[in-house]
Amino acid sequence: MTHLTRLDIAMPDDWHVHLRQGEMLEQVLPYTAAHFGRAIVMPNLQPPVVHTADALAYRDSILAILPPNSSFQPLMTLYMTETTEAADVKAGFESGVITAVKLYPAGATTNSAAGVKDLEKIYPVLEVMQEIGMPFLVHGEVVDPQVDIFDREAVFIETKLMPLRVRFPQLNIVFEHLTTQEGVDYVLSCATHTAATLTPHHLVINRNAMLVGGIKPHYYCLPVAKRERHRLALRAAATCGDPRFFLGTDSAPHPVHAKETACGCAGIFNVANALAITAQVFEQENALDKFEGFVSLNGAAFYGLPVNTERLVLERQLKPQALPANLKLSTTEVQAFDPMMDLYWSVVS
Ligand SMILES: NC(=O)N[C@@H](CC(=O)O)C(=O)O
Ligand SMILES: [Zn+2]
Ligand SMILES: [Zn+2]
Repeated sequence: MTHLTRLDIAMPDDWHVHLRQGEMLEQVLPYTAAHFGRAIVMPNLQPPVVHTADALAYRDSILAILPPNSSFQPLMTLYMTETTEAADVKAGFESGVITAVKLYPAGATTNSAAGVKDLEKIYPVLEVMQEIGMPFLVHGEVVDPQVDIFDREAVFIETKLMPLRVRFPQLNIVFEHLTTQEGVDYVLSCATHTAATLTPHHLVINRNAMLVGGIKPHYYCLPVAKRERHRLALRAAATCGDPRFFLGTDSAPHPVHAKETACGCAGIFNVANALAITAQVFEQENALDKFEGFVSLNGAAFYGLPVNTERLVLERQLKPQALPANLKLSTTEVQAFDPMMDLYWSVVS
């Protein structure tokens, strides 16, 4: 392939992002709005976004502070609970306010306490979602204390996802932030109705980043980064051109004091260099011709949405680009993700 130095592509979408609320939202939103046409906005706020009315209010709070002239569109999600009502979900979807519903197994990740313990309790909602073609987004990890944290995704597939798939063969499922070879194999084994998001950080770090040479809380996220062979499987999936895989940054900002502590929370803030990292990975894999599919086309197709008409241009610079600055909040900061490799790509317009 010729050595591409310029990528002029349809505006990307971020199919998994945490925009948070309050001052954090104000600070992170301009980054997402600058590089993405749309984003699937995760509902794990405190309190979680459970009803259509909550999502409407959250969407209004986002739209109210969008940078002027921005055409960014937040795609809202509901947080599935064991008491979620199918009628509310259906009305939210059919009115265009709600795009998808997110499953957090109770206790699996940040702000998941109100999540689902018993999947059977949500069958009536899934029945309706299957019928109306509404995507079901899954944080795919079991929470059983007997299961090693590095195995929680693989065990979720076998014990939760496979039975669910048998029960709901037509449900559109997005397996969020895939981190394992088993996850890739599972998605590839599903002929229809199944897709997965991949994060930039899981394409570039393995668990050594977090654990070698001292414990590095800014590389801790969930699902936790796995061994090298899993990272290589994720890179192959992202760059092979298969439409079942698309970008979800899982950008998940936390204040530094909440990460640099005896019990630090999970989440990596990567939105400022997410596209640069992804382009660098595609270049390394000699797959820049598949980049637009991964960041701008595949997700829209799965969600049944048009491709963005705006364009985005990335250029390969001659020198490595500086790391994005940390985010400054009034009383704290959020550390920007350091991919531990040189990035030559930058968004120019
Ligand atoms: N990915 C993370 O490590 N954290 C996310 C939650 C999530 O996506 O599981 C967060 O909200 O902080
Ligand atoms: Zn998650
Ligand atoms: Zn997330």
